Amino acid sequence: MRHLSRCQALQTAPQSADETTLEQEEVMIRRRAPDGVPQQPCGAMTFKIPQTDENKPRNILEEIVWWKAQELVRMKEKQPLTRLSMLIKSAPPSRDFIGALREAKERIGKPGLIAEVKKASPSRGVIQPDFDPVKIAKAYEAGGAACLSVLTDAKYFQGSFEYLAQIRAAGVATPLLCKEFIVEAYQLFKARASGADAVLLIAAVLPNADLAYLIKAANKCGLQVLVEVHTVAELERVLKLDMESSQVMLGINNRDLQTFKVDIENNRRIMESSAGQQVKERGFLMAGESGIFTPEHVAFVQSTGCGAILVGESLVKEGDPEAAVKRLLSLA
Ligand SMILES: O=P(O)(O)OC[C@@H](O)[C@@H](O)c1c[nH]c2ccccc12
Repeated sequence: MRHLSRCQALQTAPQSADETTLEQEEVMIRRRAPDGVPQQPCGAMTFKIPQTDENKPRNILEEIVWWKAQELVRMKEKQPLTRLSMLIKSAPPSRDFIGALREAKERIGKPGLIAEVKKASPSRGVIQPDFDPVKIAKAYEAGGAACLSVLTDAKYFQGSFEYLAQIRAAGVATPLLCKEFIVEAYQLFKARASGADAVLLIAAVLPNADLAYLIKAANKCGLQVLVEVHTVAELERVLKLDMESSQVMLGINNRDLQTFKVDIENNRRIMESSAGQQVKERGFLMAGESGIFTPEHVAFVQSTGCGAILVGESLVKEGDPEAAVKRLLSLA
């Protein structure tokens, strides 16, 4: 509740503190009440959405985030938080996601691979029509992926929390990232209860106050965090957070989630900036994400200073994902 109120405050009532104003400018995604009513009393706060743009999402990321608000209302009805926290209490311990990536890098001298179990995406449509998440996960593992990422968003990526649970239940030992558009703590509990070891938090969606709160909450329930940025400004903002004592790694998404354009050069731009320098100095593990198709791309991303890569399409579209992993990492 706390972070929701804060978020609404950012949308509607800019405060005088410089920091708040700055964050408000940098988080492009607006948040909306679940029923989409432009103005809705909510305790002491008031939800407000500008009327000038006909109350329509401005881009796909905003559309997804608005949809999440509605989806979450139904999810909580079906499975209340109290039920999830009970499930978590008896869940097996989570695995060391960041440690597995670092270890793989040491072992093979290539960035630790997070291979993504992804059926479809809004930009590509269906990527793998013959989609068996457990089979794909096992093939990735056999091929040498250090970790897996599992898309759980149903509407836009045809993913599912069930896939996470099935992959975990099938005995896959590599740590799992829950690839979800997280906007509140309920989703962390859902991820952990479904067998995730780590979650994604997207800086384009979440102001620093939300990131700080969700990182703490995630770590507390046994989940490590990948904080994803797309621009130097986002990375500069994220680096203002005190993350030294948290279980956090960072990622550069080379796909702009507002336009879906992929530009792998983005990786170099960000890592060469002074914020990128700071990432190295502070010792954060950085993942290069999206648009990685060839061993040359892997070498390029590694040369910018990334110790991990997140790869979906180029692996999942192959009939033999195990061979695809080996090829990408030149292990075959
Ligand atoms: O399929 P690709 O281009 O290899 O990309 C994988 C992954 O980086 C991408 O799926 C992704 C990165 N960040 C996200 C946030 C939400 C949804 C998806 C993503």
